[in-house]
Amino acid sequence: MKQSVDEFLELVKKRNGHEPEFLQAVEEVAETVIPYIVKHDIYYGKNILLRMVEPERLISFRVCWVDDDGEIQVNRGYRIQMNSAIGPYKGGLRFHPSVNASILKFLAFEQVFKNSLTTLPMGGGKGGSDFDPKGKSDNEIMRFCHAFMSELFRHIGPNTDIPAGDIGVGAREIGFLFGMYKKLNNEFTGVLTGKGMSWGGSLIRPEATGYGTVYFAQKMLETKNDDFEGKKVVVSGSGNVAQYAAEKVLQLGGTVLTLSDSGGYIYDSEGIDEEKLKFVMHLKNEKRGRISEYLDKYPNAEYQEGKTPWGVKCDVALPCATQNELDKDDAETLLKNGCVCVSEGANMPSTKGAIAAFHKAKILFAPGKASNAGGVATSGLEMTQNSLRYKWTREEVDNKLKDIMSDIHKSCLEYGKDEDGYVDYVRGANIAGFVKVADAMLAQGIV
Ligand SMILES: NC(=O)C1=CN([C@@H]2O[C@H](COP(=O)(O)OP(=O)(O)OC[C@H]3O[C@@H](n4cnc5c(N)ncnc54)[C@H](OP(=O)(O)O)[C@@H]3O)[C@@H](O)[C@H]2O)C=CC1
Ligand SMILES: O=C(O)CCC(=O)C(=O)O
Repeated sequence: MKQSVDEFLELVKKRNGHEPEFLQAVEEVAETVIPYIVKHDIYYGKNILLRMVEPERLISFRVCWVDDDGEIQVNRGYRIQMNSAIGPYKGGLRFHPSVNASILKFLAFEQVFKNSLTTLPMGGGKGGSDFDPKGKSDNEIMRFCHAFMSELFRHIGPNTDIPAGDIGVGAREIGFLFGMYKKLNNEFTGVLTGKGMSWGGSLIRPEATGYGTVYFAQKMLETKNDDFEGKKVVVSGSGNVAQYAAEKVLQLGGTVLTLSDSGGYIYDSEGIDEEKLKFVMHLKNEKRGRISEYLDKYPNAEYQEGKTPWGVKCDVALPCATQNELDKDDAETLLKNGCVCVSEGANMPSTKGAIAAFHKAKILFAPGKASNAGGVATSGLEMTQNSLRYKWTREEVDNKLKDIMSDIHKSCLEYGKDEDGYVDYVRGANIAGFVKVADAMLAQGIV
């Protein structure tokens, strides 16, 4: 069947009308990929995109666990196995009260294109639970993770589906999940990535998403003979991605002005230097506190409750918190304040209206599926090291990460350059990601 973008989206809406985030992600891809399909006979009329928007498998399961007060709690767990044309399913697990099928399907769909862009053989998947880790004790986290894995284990494996972290799932959770998988399978295997360094983890994996986001921005700035030296940078979030994006900006000579969490943002006009960032890492990763507590240590900073940081004047913006955290008005404020480059560390943090504003102003804008792909790429490198029973040095992994980000940038240029020389990184990433997966699907027949 041959379809226009509108006809295609109508069909997808009919089946998924109650899933706004998923529809948003599909629409962005369809608008750029369908015009490409129409011009290329090998893809035309084969319903490839329609096959790609339907998960190969969607698993939903009950997770029962007992809290510290002895109460029985019930959560919902999911794993979306979206596409395995180019490799085993790969993608993170999110633990957050907002988690539902729409959010995980958008993340799994994005993951298919992102993993394809990394140049590594990984299909796309995503999973998680509506469990809220905030305020839970370590023992509660452990009991939940063990209960979650006691069902998930039968659906995953090192050659089938390899989960990792995402919002609310970091080193602590990966440890508990791995422990239960190992016990149930009686097998020590690289079934999860983001593991601890002494039990199969890769150096640089914790840093990789944030570093990669900045490496990608560096590549974009290079196209304008520019770099991070002296740049004022606004970062949102204060979790894994935000922390290491901030660290890399500092190493490259930029100034980080903000960090945030779901409570609000802090603005430090003197810059968040290495020492201050160490404090934030301790506050967030060990103490599990709120970003507002930054002011207890650095009272010269400002805290804006309930607000996002996009009103702070900057040259570069790195949204590293969550989906749809930067809307059209925020984009217009950033542009008015002279922002020249936006590199997404989070998945789909910019709304459709925000992206349109960036494109209209022809600034450098990188969608998450390209700019935050360093995390999953380094997970791919962790899988390779596990298979080889070997460990690369920090420098070796970092160099591979830089090369991968540079290759992704090249792919975006190949498919995203407009006639006037402007690079539409959204179109570039979508088409480059699509072509590899579509070719594999065509080669494998209708399955
Ligand atoms: N970890 C990884 O390797 C990768 C992550 N990503 C994406 O990066 C983003 C951040 O992930 P990560 O750093 O790992 O997660 P973390 O859980 O480590 O940190 C998430 C951060 O985002 C904030 N946040 C979460 N939800 C909201 C919200 N609704 N509104 C405002 N702030 C919010 C959190 O604040 P609070 O603590 O208050 O909730 C926290 O500061 C996500 O979009 C994720 O999908 C993409 C590629 C790889
Ligand atoms: O490292 C991984 O497998 C997961 C990364 C991830 O979830 C993402 O890229 O959004």
